[in-house]
Amino acid sequence: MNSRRSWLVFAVVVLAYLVSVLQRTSLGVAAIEATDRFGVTAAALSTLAVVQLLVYAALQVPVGVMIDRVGPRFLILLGAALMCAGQVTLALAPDIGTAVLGRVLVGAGDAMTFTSAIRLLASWFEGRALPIVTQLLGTSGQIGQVLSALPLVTLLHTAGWTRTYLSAASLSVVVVVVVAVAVRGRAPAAEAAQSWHQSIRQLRESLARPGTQLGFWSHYVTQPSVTMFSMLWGFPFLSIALGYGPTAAAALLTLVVVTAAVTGPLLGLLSARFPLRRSSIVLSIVALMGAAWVAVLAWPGPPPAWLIIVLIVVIATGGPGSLIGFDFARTFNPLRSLGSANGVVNVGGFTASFVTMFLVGVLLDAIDRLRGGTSIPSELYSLDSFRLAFLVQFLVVALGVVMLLIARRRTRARLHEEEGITVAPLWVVLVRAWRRRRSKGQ
Ligand SMILES: N[C@@H](Cc1c[nH]cn1)C(=O)NCC(=O)O
Repeated sequence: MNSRRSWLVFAVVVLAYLVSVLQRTSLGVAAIEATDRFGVTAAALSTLAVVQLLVYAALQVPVGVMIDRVGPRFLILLGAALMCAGQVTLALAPDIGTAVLGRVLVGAGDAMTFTSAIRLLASWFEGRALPIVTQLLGTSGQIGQVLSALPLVTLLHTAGWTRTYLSAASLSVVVVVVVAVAVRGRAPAAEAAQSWHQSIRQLRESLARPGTQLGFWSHYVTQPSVTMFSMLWGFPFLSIALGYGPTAAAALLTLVVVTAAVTGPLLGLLSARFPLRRSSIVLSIVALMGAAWVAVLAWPGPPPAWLIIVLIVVIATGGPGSLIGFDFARTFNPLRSLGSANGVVNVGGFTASFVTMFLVGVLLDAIDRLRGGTSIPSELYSLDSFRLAFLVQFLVVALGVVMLLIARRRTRARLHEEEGITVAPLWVVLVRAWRRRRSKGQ
């Protein structure tokens, strides 16, 4: 555990996840070329992204069960092979139907990578190092998004569609080779289910644990705001509603990755140092996100640029914040069912993200129709429309906060029953500490 070999495994899973995020985001950056190539509308093209993400989300629980049964290494290899096949299919696709098949394969391979990677890390690291390496993994994976936004786009413009996607596919071949060669032998803490029946039973047990539910709701409340913003609605909001234009909008969106790189390790340190306060960290992030959104949406007239930067920085902490959900899964589940528990947690954030993305779109359309239905981008994506449409996330997240508080109460009750640990409310602890300090000073 925590050995030189563990760090080699860490480097390899970072590569696997980084390439997986690159493959995931590699079509979004080629929207205009794809529209031309397949002769489809933007709406038809968006179904490619939706299908890919639906496959990703739908496979989380089955993949979790498979991780517990066949082990994370095999699934990382299978995931990379599927993404390679998906990108080759996309590179050579003569029509949109074949392109959809390519994205389904990419979504399936992607679904296997992150949860397998964090399960593998749990076999090679222990103690305080684990939340930190998990955050580092999450952060470095986001670099894949930057790589698809810069070098991949350059390649697309110089070498063309087929060569670009074949090059992307070759990166997954590199992952297969590196994982096959470098991650060998038994991990110090590896446990596999004896049968599929046992894996399914483990999934049921894992679902019933309040700690897994706390992880699910922690992921659910932290992820939607940043995902819907960086994947879909941030670009029209910044470039059209606020009038910053496409270049500035794209530059501002890279702030999400930069912020995650800084706050991820910090959150890893905080979770490791204060394990009994992880839900308070999650709730603080949610409260900050809520405050930033209220300030932007309630600002009279166009909000100033500094406030938009504050908003992006604050919601970007939701990405690393969501990883605290996996930390709950790890500490409240035995290692043998950690794959299933991580799969369950990952469904939380992605479900909340889809629902929010979809509802914001529905509201933008409805507001446009109420105003006469021009569908002209400057009207469809007006600041006033976004002000109303973005409010829907408060409903989605509020539901998650209520469920998180219920799961937290049940988790703390279980902790008290089974381990005799009592977790006092944070304000009680803070008042006690303040009194202690005051009496020492007197
Ligand atoms: N919230 C993300 C991870 C993350 C870390 N920093 C920014 N985002 C997550 O849960 N990812 C799962 C995946 O498959 O990428």
